[in-house]
Amino acid sequence: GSGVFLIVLRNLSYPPSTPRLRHGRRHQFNPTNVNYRANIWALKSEGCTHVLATSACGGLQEHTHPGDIVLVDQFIDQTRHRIETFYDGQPGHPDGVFHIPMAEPFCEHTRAIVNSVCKGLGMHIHPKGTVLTIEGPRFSSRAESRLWHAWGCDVINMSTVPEVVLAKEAGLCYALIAMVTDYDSWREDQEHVSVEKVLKTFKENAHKAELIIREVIPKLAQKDWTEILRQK
Ligand SMILES: CSC[C@H]1O[C@H](OP(=O)(O)O)[C@H](O)[C@@H]1O
Ligand SMILES: Nc1ncnc2[nH]cnc12
Repeated sequence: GSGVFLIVLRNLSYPPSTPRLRHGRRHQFNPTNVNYRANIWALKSEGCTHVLATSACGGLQEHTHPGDIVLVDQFIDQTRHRIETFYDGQPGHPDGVFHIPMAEPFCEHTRAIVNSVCKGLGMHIHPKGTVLTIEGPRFSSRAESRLWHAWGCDVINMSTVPEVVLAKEAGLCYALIAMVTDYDSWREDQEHVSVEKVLKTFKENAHKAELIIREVIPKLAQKDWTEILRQK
C-alpha cells in the first residue's frame, strides 16, 4: 500500500513509540477492515498523547497537486460501514452514550507545530484543508469525484474517519499530514487515480513526510501540553 504510518509520543517523552502501520504489517487490512478502535485504544493504553498520521490522498482541487502536502483541519464523512465510537453499549466497553463535539476534529496546536516545521524546512504546503473520506476500497466514480470537487473539499482518502474521531474520543492530539498522490477522477485532462499512480507519487514524496516528522517529534516533546490535554 501507501506505506502509511502513525507516529506517536508516549508520555510526552522522546524518542517516541514505534510507528504503527494502519493497514497491518503485510497491508492485509483494507480501509473498511482496519481496526481503528484497536489502534487508537492501543496507543491510548500505551500512554500516548499525540498521533501524527500520514495519508495518501487524491487532490480534489486544482491547487492540491500530486506531490503537495495538506495539513488537514476538517473532514467530510462518506463512510458507511465503520464504528466511530468506543461508547457502543457492548459489555466491557465504556459506559453510556457520548455525543462528542466535532467542530474541530484535529489538534490545532499540533498542526501549528507541523506548519512551523514545514516553513522552517522551506516546504510549500497547504496549512489547512478539508479531507473527504470515502468507504472504499473502490475509488470514486467521475460523477462522485466531480461532486466532491464542487463541495469544495481539498483532498480525498479512505482512512481519516473514523481514526480522527476515535482519537478525539480518546483525548489524543491528532494531526494529519495528507500527501497528495493523484487528482482522483474529476479532471478529464489528467490521468485518473489508480493504485500504481498513488504508489509512484507516494514513493517520490515520502521523504518529505519523513523530514517533517523527524523535526516535529522533538518539538512536540519540548512543549508543555498539560493544560491542552486536560481540556480534551
Ligand atoms: C492505495 S490507494 C487508497 C488507500 O490509500 C490511502 O491509504 P492511507 O490513508 O492509509 O494512506 C487511502 O486512505 C486508501 O486507504
Ligand atoms: N483518489 C483517491 N481516493 C481515495 N483514496 C485515495 N488515496 C490516494 N488517492 C486516493
